[in-house]
Amino acid sequence: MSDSSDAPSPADATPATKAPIGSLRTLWPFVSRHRGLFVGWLAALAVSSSATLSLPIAFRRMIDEGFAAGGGDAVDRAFVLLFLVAVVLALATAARFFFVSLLGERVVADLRERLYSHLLSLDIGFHDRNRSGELVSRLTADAELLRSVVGSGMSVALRSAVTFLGSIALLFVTSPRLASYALIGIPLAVLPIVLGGRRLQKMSRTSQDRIAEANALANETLGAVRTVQAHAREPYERGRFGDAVRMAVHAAARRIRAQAVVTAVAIVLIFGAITLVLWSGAHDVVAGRMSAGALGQFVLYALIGGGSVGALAEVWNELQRAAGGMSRISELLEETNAVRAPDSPTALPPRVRGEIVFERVTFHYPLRPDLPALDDFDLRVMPGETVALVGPSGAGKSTVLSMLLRFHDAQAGKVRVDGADLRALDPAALREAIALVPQHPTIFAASAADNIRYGRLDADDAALAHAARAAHANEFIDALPDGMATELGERGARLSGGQQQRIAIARALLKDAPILLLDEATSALDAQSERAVQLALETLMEGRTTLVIAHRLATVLKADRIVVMDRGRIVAEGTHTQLLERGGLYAELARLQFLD
Ligand SMILES: Nc1ncnc2c1ncn2[C@@H]1O[C@H](COP(=O)(O)OP(=O)(O)OP(=O)(O)O)[C@@H](O)[C@H]1O
Repeated sequence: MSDSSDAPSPADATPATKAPIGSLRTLWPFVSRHRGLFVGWLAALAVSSSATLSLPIAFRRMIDEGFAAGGGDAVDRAFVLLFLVAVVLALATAARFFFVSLLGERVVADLRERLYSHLLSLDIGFHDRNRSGELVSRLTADAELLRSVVGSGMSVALRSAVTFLGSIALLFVTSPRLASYALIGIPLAVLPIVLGGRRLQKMSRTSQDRIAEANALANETLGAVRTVQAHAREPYERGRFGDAVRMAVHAAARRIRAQAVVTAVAIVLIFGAITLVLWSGAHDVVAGRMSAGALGQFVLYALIGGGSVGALAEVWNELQRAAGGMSRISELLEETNAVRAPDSPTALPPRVRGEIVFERVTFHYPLRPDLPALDDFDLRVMPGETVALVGPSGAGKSTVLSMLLRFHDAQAGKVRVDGADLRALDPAALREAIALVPQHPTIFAASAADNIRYGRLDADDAALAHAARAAHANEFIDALPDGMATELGERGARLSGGQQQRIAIARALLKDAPILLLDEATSALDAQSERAVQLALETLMEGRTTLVIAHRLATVLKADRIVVMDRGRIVAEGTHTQLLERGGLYAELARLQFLD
């Protein structure tokens, strides 16, 4: 059994997929917690949108009351007004940026913390089903998407929607007739462009696929360059790659041609529509039905409205991707813990004696419903007893340890510690009473002291030194450049296997739990290291109930009892000598594992 988990790799990151924007609804509880920032943002948004929408009015007054009416004072007044609107716009924009960016940071920090804490608490079955790399990418890539969306995308979308609706309304106020022309004419002009755009998108996907095919081909052949050269197939491979590249160019050329046409048509249609509307407006001005300033105001509103639609279209994609991220995060947040503390948990006695009982336990892993890992398994371990578990690979030894830690719950039967059913206990309280020394101990990227202190966070330096000494770890730790303060580096890169084990033993000694679960390392250590680990383990096991998955002769010889397991059941029990005499599976295993 190992407590080390697989490291995330970049390949685990799933590509950002899209989801309906509605999935972003689940962000609301995280946003509403920061009411001040949210309200500040809305207020700033209202002011900045109003300022944007009043710019054209200031512009019209400048022309109609300033130029047309001819007064220098009027021009000054109009310019002062325009300037004031611009100042208000600047201040409101700065405030909006400040509030919404901070809101984005806070929301995503909350979301990350909430998700991280939820993932940490989910049962081991969940972590078996989900790769840690996947989970990390939810915490990083998806959370990052949401940060940019809350911190800017949503703001842009809402602002654009407000200015779009506002400018449409004000177009009608300025000139109902021209506005209805524009409202009919512009969508008619835009429709063919949208349809053309869809086709373009499809073509650009095809062209990207072709490029990807060529890349995959190059990747494969360069990776197998020995085979290629040994067969003298360079000309053949050159030909294949050349074909693939030409296909990619061909697909790109089709897309480029289509794009050129769509662009030209778009310009003609949109300019055509705008010119028609303006032409009609110009006649209104000439006929005195409309002032020149009002026409200018109309044009500005049309530009603001058009710009808002463009901005909305740009962020739409981003919103959809963020919605995809949010729906994946929500799914994880909705995962329930299969191993939960009961509402009113039974308390373990203050001094746990360490009696362990398995009562007809049947358990299969969720991923292997057909194969019981423990099959009607019965075991009683007395307080202070050392029981060695022995058996072929897959016999269920690690499962026994996992069940005791309540990483999983049995489908039938009961596991008890000091008479209490594990399901009635708070898992955290149960795990306080157990120390685990896994086969491949986890060494965190922290100092030697902090690594040992993981066993008991409030341990003082004296207790730490004592545990290191008892684990026979003090000598090598003292020899490190900064002693206890030396950073052990990612996964204990600086330590040998035996040294890592002694750190784990020191950690367990510091924890000083009444029950010890030990998964002996299978990898051979050099004689000196082996001896140090053995001595450390003997100190550790003293006075504790110990269940050990035994891989060493010394361990089985010292155990009070050896339990031989096969296919989730106990097939024999006794001391080393008794079992050897009896022959069978144990004698076979002992010959292979211990006696060679
Ligand atoms: N996380 C898991 N998901 C599904 N099946 C599992 C899981 N862990 C173990 N198993 C299966 O359960 C059975 C018992 O496994 P277990 O790891 O307890 O055996 P073991 O005796 O400790 O073996 P080894 O000495 O090789 O570690 C095996 O058939 C194994 O394939």
